[in-house]
Amino acid sequence: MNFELKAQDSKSKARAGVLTTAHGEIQTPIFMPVGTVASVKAVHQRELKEDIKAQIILGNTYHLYLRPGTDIINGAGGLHKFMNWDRPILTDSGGYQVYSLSNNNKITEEGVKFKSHIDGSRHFFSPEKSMEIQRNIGADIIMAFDECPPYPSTYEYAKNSMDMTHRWLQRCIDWLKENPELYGFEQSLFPIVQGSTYNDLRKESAETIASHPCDGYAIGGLSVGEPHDEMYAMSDLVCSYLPEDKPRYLMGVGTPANILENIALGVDMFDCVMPTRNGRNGMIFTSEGIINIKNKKWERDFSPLDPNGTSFVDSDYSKAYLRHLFAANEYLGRQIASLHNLRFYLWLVNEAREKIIDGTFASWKNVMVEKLQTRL
Ligand SMILES: Nc1nc2c(CCNCC3CCCCC3)c3[nH]c(NCCc4ccccc4)nc3cc2c(=O)[nH]1
Repeated sequence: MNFELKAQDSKSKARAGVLTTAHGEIQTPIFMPVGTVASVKAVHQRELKEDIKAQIILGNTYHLYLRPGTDIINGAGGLHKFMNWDRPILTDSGGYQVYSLSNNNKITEEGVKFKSHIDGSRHFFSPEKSMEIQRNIGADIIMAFDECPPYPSTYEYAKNSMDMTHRWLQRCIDWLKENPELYGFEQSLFPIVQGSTYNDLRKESAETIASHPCDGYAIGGLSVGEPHDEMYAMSDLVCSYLPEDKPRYLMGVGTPANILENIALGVDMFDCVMPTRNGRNGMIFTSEGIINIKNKKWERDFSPLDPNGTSFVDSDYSKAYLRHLFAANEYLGRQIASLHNLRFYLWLVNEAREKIIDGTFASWKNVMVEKLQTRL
């Protein structure tokens, strides 16, 4: 894997770059659509490629391990073949999904015991188990097995959790050295910085994580309920300790405004379920602001969904029609909303990249952040 910086903004820490993987190039800054169970909900792979122009998608280790299971994915020759996606894939390590999905889990030094949210069966994730699962799924970028502490956490909890995440990282690295790739292409491990919202812990974690020579680095433990200015302060602090010449991935972020603010702080990669999850509830993101399509005000608005939109759905369908589909609980409504929102997120980060390259990012970002938060 190779990361090349193409441009850096003079008035912010924003960067434009190209990340080259075994399954193709990724222009950064980039937003990564979430394909939880080997599918980006309600969207075809063809639409992901041709309309949304997704360059990399996320798979979900926790879900894929529970269903269909790694032996079926392995039988298909890995997730790329199983879901017919020949571009890059990133998988998370599963720990966060256990913490956020299975309400019955127990964390020890060894790993995380949990009960499946599907059928209540008992399971156990350790750093080694997470690496074995991610080896079998075959994603191009795999995440270290970490603990994401809840927000707020006491200093003591955050420190103990961070230290364990650092010990778990070493176990991931050791296991990967002993167990080479299964499908003949490189899989890169991204370690994850923790430390909750404590400056000294964040500095310590960033320096520890950065001491491992990896192809990229992730910022974890944020977008877990902390105020946005805390998120930005931690993101800014951690980026200052991470290598300039490697991509930085801020996990689980976020709203369009969060993404632009973090690009300005030096973050290159983002993922969030928001465009699809909130899209399925009728929340439509546009360059002029946010539309709640279920609102009666759109009932007779026959104008295109988003006149500035760049997905085919933006010109094919009106606001009134989409509102009707949601009112009638028609599946097509969720498909249109998901497609539109994902395209909007990809458009936004591509716009940011172009502004960074032509040197106008900082002023453009300030104007955009205001507009993006307008309720239409
Ligand atoms: N390892 C790890 N993962 C984290 C994640 C999961 C990132 N998305 C993975 C993706 C894999 C495929 C399935 C979906 C998830 C986070 N997500 C958030 N906030 C989301 C906050 C949020 C925002 C909007 C709606 C719901 C939740 N904070 C996160 C912190 C961590 C972390 O420290 N360690």
